[in-house]
Amino acid sequence: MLLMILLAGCARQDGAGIRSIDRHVDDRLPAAAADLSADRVVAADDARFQPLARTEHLAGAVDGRGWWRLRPEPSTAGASATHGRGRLLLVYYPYSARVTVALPPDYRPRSASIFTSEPDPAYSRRALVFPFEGDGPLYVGVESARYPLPVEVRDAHDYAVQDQAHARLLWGSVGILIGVSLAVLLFWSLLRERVYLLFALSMALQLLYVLCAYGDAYSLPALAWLGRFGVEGIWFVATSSTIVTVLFLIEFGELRPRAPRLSGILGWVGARLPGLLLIALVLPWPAYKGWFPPLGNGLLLLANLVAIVTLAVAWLRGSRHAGFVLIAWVPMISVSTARTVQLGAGIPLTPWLEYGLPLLMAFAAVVLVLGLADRMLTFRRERDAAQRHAERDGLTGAYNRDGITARLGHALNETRRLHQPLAVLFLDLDHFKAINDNYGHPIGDACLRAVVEVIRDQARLGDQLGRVGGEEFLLYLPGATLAAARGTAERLRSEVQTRCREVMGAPVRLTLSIGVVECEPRDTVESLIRRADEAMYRAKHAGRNQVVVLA
Ligand SMILES: Nc1nc2c(ncn2[C@@H]2O[C@H](COP(=O)(O)OP(=O)(O)OP(=O)(O)O)[C@@H](O)[C@H]2O)c(=O)[nH]1
Repeated sequence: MLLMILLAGCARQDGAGIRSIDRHVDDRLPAAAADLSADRVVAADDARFQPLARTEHLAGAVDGRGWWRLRPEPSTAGASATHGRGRLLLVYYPYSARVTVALPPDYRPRSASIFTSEPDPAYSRRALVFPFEGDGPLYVGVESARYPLPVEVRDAHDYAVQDQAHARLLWGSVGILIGVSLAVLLFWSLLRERVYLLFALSMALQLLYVLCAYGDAYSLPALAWLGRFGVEGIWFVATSSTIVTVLFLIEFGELRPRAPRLSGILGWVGARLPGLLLIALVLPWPAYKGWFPPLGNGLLLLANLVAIVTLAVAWLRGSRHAGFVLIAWVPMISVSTARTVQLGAGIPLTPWLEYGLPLLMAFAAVVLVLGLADRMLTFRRERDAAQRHAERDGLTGAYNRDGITARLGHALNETRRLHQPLAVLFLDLDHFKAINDNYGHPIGDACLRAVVEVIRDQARLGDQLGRVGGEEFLLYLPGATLAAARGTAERLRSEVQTRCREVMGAPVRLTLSIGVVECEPRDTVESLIRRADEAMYRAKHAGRNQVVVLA
């Protein structure tokens, strides 16, 4: 809703303020009409002008050049009197074009393009702005245009208000893109994963492209030098942005493993071939670069198509991240394609088409950041699962030997730091071999699980259990003195004896021999386990099913 209100504020009334447009044609002149001087056009009689059917753009250019005569609607005295700022001739989205005008009252020729400092800094470069006074005809000459240029005559105050809305929208999108690029760059500096760098670069280049294509880059002191390269600079930025974005997509969407052949094709049409075009663009030979836009745009459209198909295939084959890219990208690509068609065909522009690209770029940036966060979360889950797997015993779910010794090491350090006691219990099932032999291994396994369940039920928060051998367990009790640990061991022994008489219907009559020790100042993890094991052996030798405490 907010977006619609913002867009409504930016709407242009196409062809507003213009009564008629005539194109300058003169069969007697050998050269194209734009070679004419402004004075000659202003002096030309009506016979040299051919009326155009539409008043919203300058149509009928030959090789991107020509002269037109515009008749503005008569000025309403009120508008000028109220605001005192007269009227403006606006030539929208000049892009590559250089525009020369001869306007009333003095008809002195003035030229401007988005690449130079000539345009009035009070306005954005969405349009070249030429103030004039009076109701006389307006003469407009154009060179190097790539599509029919939209024109309008507006009250200066009205346009200033509308231009501010435009600036808010554009710079809002730019702000999002800058924020996202910087945040992702920070991630990259911490994680050093290539995908983050590619993403930040892709965002930065897309941002630069929007600023160049709209012309606002050239009004920024830091980027004004880009104007020297004219429209070829924009082609360079657009193509670099395509290459980096495609490399990002391939990596982020896991396209290589999920759709190897398609991702190979995408690599060619979206990165390698555009890369060759870029080299040809910057080399001095061939000097003529007019071949670049059709080839570059053709490759871009093809790369977009291949990218969507590849992403869809990768998504169907299980890449969640390819799904994120599809959501982020398809709207943006649709608008940029529609905009290319609109510009080429000279169709009047709607606010959606005008602002679709920067807004959807910002939208894509936000969705892709969510995608990156999701990717990070997935990696973290996988790492945690792998770690869990590496530390846990698959049968009982208790820690394995490595897991419990590592934890016991931490507990030992904590105990010393806090000057607290720590007790260790070594537990061994009695005559377990006989249980396996009599009832089979599945029952043996169930016995191990049953014993672990009993120990878990009896353990306090912070006590940790590990399986350190076939039927041997280690339980450590942070904060427990020898006396408290003896009590716990006795409880465990008797609980196992009562609760594990029968396991899965087999009368196994499980019992435990338990050795108990308390951590001493010179103890290490190894010496603690060794002493607890020794205590457990004493319990075995003393007849099993009992607790021995080693003081
Ligand atoms: N079911 C099952 N048995 C296991 C597993 N790991 C080790 N064992 C068995 O545990 C038994 C241990 O036997 P012993 O070391 O002789 O000990 P014991 O029979 O309990 O005798 P004492 O400890 O002296 O009371 C062996 O038969 C092993 O095959 C396991 O994961 N599952």
